[in-house]
Amino acid sequence: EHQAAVHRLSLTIRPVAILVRTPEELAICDGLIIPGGESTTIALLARLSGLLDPLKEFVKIKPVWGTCAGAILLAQSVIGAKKGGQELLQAISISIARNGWGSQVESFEVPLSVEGMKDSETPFIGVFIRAPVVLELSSSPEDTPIQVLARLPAELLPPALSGLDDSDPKTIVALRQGRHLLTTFHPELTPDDRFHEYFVRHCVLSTI
Ligand SMILES: NC(=O)CC[C@H](N)C(=O)O
Repeated sequence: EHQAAVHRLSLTIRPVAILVRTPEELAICDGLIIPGGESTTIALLARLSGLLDPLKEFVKIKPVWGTCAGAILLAQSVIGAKKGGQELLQAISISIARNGWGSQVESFEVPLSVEGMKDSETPFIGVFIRAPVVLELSSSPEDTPIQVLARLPAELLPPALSGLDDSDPKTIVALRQGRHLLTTFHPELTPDDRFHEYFVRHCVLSTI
């Protein structure tokens, strides 16, 4: 779905999206999208295919966007990892909780207003499927500042988080830290390609 979305973009430079399964394929990329799925399994498969260490090096120099499980992999630390722990790429200085909104049946869709997005008056429909919850943003002055792009509106918080203050980090569902992008939901499951355009335009093309 991510690949199809990138190929639908009409930009002057037409990006080519390939599926990355080997270190050789990763080596030719200018940016990477880590999709949703199951973060422990993604990390395990990355290790088995010899991609884990190349990925750790990749995030140090190139832009990466993580959606849902991909967002967990990009975090500095995770709460609720499976027994045996969880490999992380630690590209973005946040801590995150797996399945923080509840189980599969608590999946939901919410219209989001997104900072800096094209046609920002049109809400972006966030599809949340066993999504992670951002717990904390790093406050270290050495870190590149984190820019919050979207929050769940207080009145639309799911029951697990109702009553939260608007400024609570748990309401953050999209953010950017330097060249990296993170969404706890799945933009690739909607026909709206604005997040893909944002990543390609502002995170990838601006760094090559
Ligand atoms: N939709 C998703 O990517 C779910 C993520 C999954 N809950 C995990 O912990 O990795």
